[in-house]
Amino acid sequence: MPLLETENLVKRFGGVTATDDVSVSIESNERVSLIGPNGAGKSTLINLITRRLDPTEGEIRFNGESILGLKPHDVVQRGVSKSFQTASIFPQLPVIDNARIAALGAEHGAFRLNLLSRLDSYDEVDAVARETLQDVGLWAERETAAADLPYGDKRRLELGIALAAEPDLLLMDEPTAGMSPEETAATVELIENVKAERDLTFLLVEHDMEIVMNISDRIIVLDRGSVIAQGTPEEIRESERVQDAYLGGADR
Ligand SMILES: Nc1ncnc2c1ncn2[C@@H]1O[C@H](COP(=O)(O)OP(=O)(O)OP(=O)(O)O)[C@@H](O)[C@H]1O
Repeated sequence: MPLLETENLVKRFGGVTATDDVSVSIESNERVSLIGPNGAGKSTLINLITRRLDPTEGEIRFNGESILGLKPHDVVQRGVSKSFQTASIFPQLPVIDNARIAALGAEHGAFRLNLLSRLDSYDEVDAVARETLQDVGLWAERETAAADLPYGDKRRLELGIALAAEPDLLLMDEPTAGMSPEETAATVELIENVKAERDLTFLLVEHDMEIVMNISDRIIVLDRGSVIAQGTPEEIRESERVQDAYLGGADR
């Protein structure tokens, strides 16, 4: 059974069909990127999965169950986190407290039952917070107020916050947007490290093809709302249809 599955998903905004009959699936431990020219429907698809948008037609299943009846926060508790959203950081709090809050909020996490019944649960929250900050390379900065971190480190903290919730599926929407080349390289390295150290399933939206090609097990290509190709990085690199979609964009 796939971890995430969309079936004939359609989203129309008035006369615009942003998502046009999209049926895709992601298996556990798969690292998938979603690419496509501007306006292809990538953000719309992510917003449908996180339940920030209602589909016009179609179905979305997570772990085999429909999530269409769920609110965005319910989806998070089922195990879907979205990283690199600016609102996730408490700027005035130290880095470590940001990680603790995220760990505490992970109601579906491994320590959930302990949290309700055992006095040492806060030790476990601390353990998750520490492990997460070590994974994202911010342990040395743990006492720094989040607001005082450089931009790239703030983005690392956002990833850490998403990871501390121990998500089954991590959604990342353009994690390197607005970063310098150095920060971009550090973020890619970070995602690769996390990928190596944890069982991580992610869906990444990214414009930088080098990143996409290096980081993905599989790539899904959207164009004008439809899936026009999916396959390994090699298959996508060689697909004429994908090249046409990118190169032909200027003529439309
Ligand atoms: N809230 C909305 N109201 C009306 N039209 C919308 C809305 N959101 C998206 N669209 C339209 O739906 C289509 C898909 O947009 P979407 O933002 O999902 O594409 P994208 O692939 O994420 O693009 P980009 O790479 O530029 O971020 C576009 O034509 C866009 O104008």
